[in-house]
Amino acid sequence: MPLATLNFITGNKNKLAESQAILGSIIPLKSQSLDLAEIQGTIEEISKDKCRRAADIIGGPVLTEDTCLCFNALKELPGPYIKWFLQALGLEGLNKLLMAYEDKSAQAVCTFAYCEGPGHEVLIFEGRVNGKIVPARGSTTFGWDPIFEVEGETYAEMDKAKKNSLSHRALALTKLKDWLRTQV
Ligand SMILES: O=c1nc[nH]c2c1ncn2[C@H]1C[C@H](O)[C@@H](COP(=O)(O)OP(=O)(O)OP(=O)(O)O)O1
Ligand SMILES: [Mg+2]
Repeated sequence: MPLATLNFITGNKNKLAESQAILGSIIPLKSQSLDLAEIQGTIEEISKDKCRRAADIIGGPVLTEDTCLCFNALKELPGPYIKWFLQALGLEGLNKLLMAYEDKSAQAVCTFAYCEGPGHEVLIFEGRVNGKIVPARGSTTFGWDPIFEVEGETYAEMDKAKKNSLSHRALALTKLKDWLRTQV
């Protein structure tokens, strides 16, 4: 059955705006904000658990998203815990975490999860972008955008259209769109 809209459960307005801009008119996102607790574990375990709980609460189809920032020198930490690291340490503190290491490379990982409703399987769509952690440059409107550099520019220095053309979120949504096409 084709989906008329997707119920995107997120408390993050920037995620919602970027996702809707990337999906365009193909599929409208309806959004609800739920404060979902996030477990510890692998990216896939966390994403599936979050989506399953959202489906249980909503009682129907839901889309959720989890974003990770993985520092290669730190064996992919902070990873799914980046929200709390960013909140506690700030952009400068995140740079300082890597001072002991030569390797500043990092991966931005976006994982969308879709669940039809309570008791249904959770589908995962992941996008990953390689970059490096640098001292903050650019607008500070969205999370760690100012310290994640891809091909010479931080996400925060790019105009929105450019970020949305190459980001971890764009790559994940391409997979989601491909899957949606098979559902028609
Ligand atoms: O493209 C991005 N560029 C920069 N920063 C970003 C991006 N995407 C997420 N972020 C930040 C938000 C949060 O500090 C952490 C992910 O945590 P995460 O749990 O996935 O997001 P959240 O709690 O804000 O929203 P939600 O209600 O969907 O869980 O990285
Ligand atoms: Mg969250």
